[in-house]
Amino acid sequence: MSASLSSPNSATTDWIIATRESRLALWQARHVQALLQQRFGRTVDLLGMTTRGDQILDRTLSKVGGKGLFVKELEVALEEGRAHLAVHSLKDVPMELPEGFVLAAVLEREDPRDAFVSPRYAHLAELPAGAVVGTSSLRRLVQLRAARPDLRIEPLRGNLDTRLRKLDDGHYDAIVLATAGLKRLGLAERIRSVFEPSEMLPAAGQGALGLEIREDHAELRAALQALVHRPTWLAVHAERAVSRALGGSCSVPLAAHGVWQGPTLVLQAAIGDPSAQTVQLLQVRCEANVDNTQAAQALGFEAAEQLRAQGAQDILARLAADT
Ligand SMILES: NCc1[nH]cc(CCC(=O)O)c1CC(=O)O
Repeated sequence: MSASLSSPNSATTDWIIATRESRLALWQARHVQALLQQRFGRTVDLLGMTTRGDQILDRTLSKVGGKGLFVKELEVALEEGRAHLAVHSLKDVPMELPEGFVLAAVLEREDPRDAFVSPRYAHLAELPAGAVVGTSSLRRLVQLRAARPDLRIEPLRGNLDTRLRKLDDGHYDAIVLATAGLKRLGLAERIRSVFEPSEMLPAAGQGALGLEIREDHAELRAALQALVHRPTWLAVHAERAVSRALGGSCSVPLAAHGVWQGPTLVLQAAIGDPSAQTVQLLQVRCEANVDNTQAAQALGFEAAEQLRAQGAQDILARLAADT
């Protein structure tokens, strides 16, 4: 545990938040800590921990076990009663939580879009032929390839500061990062342009924070209910249903993005084939009036069905054969 975190003392603390210790994770945990203190007048402490996902930096996430790596240790802390809540970037939370855990709240989403970051170029279209772009996200890779088949896409891992440093060290001409993370860390000035969803469709849950607790923690669950941002909750449930229906993990280049037009949730989803010589990117769009979680998930399943009808199955089969 880092010295920057107060030592949780369960005798004087109402709730303890388990958090990873990256700058972004700490920002997010402190954000929720302040919210809980303000809203409920409770004492809230942080318990910092290092996860396997933070330790393994030399390999692509999809090769070492995926998103669950960032979440597992936090769940063990909840299981053992060392902490009561885990705050996650929803994008990193697997579609199915383990038995006994629930997503108790989703907070209002920050900008869900991806950002183009480069010291020299203002937009993807400005990059010269053959330029090197850093990302380890298969979702970003297939969309970059679809837009600019000439680019060289190179792996890039590590927390946000590490990735920006590698860019500044000259290893890449540009990198793609989530706008939300950059804004939260006060790094918005690094953004040269924001990708419209039509250029780069975001990941399911991107920009939203999810609060995970033990299912049997009834008092906390009821309290957190009051923090749910309904439009975000419904949109991310539609997005996550697309991934769930297609067996999505970060080894699947899948994007899902819902936006509200009045009472209508418009959901776009895309899947790409990273192994294909010529990029294959399947995209669908569906919409429905949505006013409950089930309806949101049904919309996600419909989008997944449409992707299947277009051949998503073949892409998934090829991906499964590759790993
Ligand atoms: N994959 C790591 C990750 N998880 C959440 C964010 C950003 C914040 C968010 O989407 O809520 C990031 C960084 C990135 O993708 O650039």
